[in-house]
Amino acid sequence: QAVLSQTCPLPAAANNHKKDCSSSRAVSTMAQTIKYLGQEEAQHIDEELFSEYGFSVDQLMELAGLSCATAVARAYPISSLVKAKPSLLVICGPGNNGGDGLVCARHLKLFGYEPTILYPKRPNKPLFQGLTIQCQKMEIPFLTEMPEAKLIDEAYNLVIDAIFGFSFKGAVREPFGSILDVLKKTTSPIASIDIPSGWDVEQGSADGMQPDMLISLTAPKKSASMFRGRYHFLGGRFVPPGIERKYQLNLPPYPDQDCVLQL
Ligand SMILES: NC(=O)C1=CN([C@@H]2O[C@H](COP(=O)(O)OP(=O)(O)OC[C@H]3O[C@@H](n4cnc5c(N)ncnc54)[C@H](OP(=O)(O)O)[C@@H]3O)[C@@H](O)[C@H]2O)[C@@H](O)CC1
Ligand SMILES: [K+]
Repeated sequence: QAVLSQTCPLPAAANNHKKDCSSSRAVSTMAQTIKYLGQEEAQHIDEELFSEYGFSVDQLMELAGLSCATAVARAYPISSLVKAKPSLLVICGPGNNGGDGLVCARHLKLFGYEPTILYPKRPNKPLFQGLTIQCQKMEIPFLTEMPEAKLIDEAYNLVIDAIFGFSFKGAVREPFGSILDVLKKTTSPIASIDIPSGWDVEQGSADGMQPDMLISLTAPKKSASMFRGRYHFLGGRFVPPGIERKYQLNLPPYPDQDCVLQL
């Protein structure tokens, strides 16, 4: 800890986006202050943002997805990618976490990456239909089925996991069980949005997938304390002070005008 505070002081580390601070060390320092949310608490905050604070879902989803794309670009700049093309696979689930993934893919395309989307279960709602059309008009290809692990490793620099977020519960149902089984076999790094999919929101999962990156939205959830990957970012810079006080979030200050903060 003493060494950490000399080499990676906070919040200066966040200001400098230091890549030499390992995420696990930084998180252990941040954990003294920042709150890790339980599942119900995360859902209550979500509901309050819409009911009492006047936000709409698409508004916050746009900010969340932009945060995720920004964090991915910080951790995996195009110049650092190992394959000839800046290819990414974005896997989107049936809820709002999947919506964040669609927004994230659209911004990553604007940032110069070449995302491909797998979106196997699409809700029949205007919000998700609109986000899908936007991605198609951005000329982002959609896959019709999950590729095998070997093919993913050959074709994609990174997989973005936007399958489940804080409302995930119980045993994984198909087609997502098979998709998560493939992800456990891939060696391409995985960046998970809000929760590593398949993990219990509070308890994590000892034999689940182990993402290289986690982007916690609003505030980390309890399972984030089990994250062992290299990059843990906080995103979703939209929390009003009343919410922060009521839930004692103790969010660290975001640097300057940035929409993400490396923990
Ligand atoms: N305030 C914030 O911080 C903001 C949060 N945002 C984002 O929203 C996310 C939360 O979104 P959410 O509430 O829609 O739920 P989410 O986790 O995407 O999944 C629910 C879907 O999964 C399914 N499903 C569940 N369990 C399953 C199982 N065992 N096996 C299979 N399927 C299962 C279930 O499907 P169904 O029950 O209908 O079959 C349902 O459709 C949050 O993590 C963050 O990313 C931002 O967009 C905006 C601001
Ligand atoms: K996820």
